[in-house]
Amino acid sequence: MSEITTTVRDLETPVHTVRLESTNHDGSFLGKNLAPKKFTAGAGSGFAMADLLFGLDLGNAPTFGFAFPEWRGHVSDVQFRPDMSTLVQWEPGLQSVIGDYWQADGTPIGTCPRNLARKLVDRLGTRGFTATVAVEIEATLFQESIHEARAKGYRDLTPLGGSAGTAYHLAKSKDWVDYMSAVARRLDEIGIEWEAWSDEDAAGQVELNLVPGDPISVCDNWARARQVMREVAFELGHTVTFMAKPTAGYGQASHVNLSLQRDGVNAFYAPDGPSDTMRHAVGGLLATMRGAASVMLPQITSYRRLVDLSGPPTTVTWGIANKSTAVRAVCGHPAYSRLEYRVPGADANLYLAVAAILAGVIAGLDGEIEPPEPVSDLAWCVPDLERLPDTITKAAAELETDLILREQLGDEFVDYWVGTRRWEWMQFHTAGGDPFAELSEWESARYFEFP
Ligand SMILES: NC(=O)CC[C@H](N)C(=O)O
Repeated sequence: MSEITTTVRDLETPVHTVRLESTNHDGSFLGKNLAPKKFTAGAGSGFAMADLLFGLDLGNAPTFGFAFPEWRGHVSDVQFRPDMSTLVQWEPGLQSVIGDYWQADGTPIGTCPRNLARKLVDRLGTRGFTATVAVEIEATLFQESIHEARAKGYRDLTPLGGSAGTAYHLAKSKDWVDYMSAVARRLDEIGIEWEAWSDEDAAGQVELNLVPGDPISVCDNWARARQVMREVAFELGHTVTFMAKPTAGYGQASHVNLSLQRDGVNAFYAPDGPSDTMRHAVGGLLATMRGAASVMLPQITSYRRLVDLSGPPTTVTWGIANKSTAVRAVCGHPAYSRLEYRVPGADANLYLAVAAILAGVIAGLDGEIEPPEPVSDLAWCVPDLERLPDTITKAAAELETDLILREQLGDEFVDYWVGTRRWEWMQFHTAGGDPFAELSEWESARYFEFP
């Protein structure tokens, strides 16, 4: 295993802390803070972290011994290996670096979301393609501070900017504008490029678009941008949540836009509609969509978002410039031809979502899978279309038996992930939960702050 070079960047402000950052399977942003000396001493094999980080659920309960048979066989440490290209100054004196998890013997851990995403990016590379990805981050802001929100069990909160659901309205009130403006400035300082932000449909809802880029950098920026949104909310005395459906209003997504390049040319572009490459990519995405839904819609609450005629897709469909379908093809422009994969909720772990999307795309390219005819009507209203799974357990069963996704994502990940989703269902069920009844107190408590 190669040595890791760990050098704290030379800055005017002395560095007092280096934060090791990663996401766990659920997409929670994790950090361990090191003194600069400890970091630069840089144990050649990485920094030890408890492997429990892959074994805790969102309620902080250890999930050992259930469904994913002792995925490592023992409780121990894993090695965090920093990716020094991600080192940034988070704030004066605090630098942060994102990394991946490896076994002590030098093999990458297959359940580490960033490793998995990179594996699929590399696999696409062996087919001669690079991917460009962009993510839309949707979130809901509340007037209350996080302390007040906690005291209220995260329920009956006041949406920031008034109780009317609007889109693009600057007039409603300035507090949400000030919030997003502060977020954008902080992203500028950290070096995360953003493209746009605006008011979204539900009360308190906003959307932030980051600049497209290579898949791993975009996932890194997504994880950090959400942390910035949380920190700015804290500083301004407000609260933000990335739950898929925190209120009765419209749900929230993290749509993923994707294009493929070969020799620097957009392989999805053709002058008169989708290119063959785009069509085959769509074929693979549709063939794997019900299994991939387990990753795109990871929590109990994710499925509450899938309401006909309310924005999110509910069917296994694609369409040209049709936002009611699960995959929207944007065609006819050499720079902008792309696919928008609209299934992932705002609660999805983007590394895993990107891995599963690339898995479908690769299978589509390899097998030259032809998609069905694109849907040109409102997909929510067309009878007899195949539908997305509507519960966490149905999606887990789809993934478990999806041979394409098994081959692409690996048995280690699929068995582990399916086990954790069934575990999640059992926790909900044991607490008396009903996925088709109203949003429960259990869900608010579990998903409002994390992931
Ligand atoms: N911006 C939109 O297209 C709305 C999407 C919607 N918020 C969703 O959950 O998918």
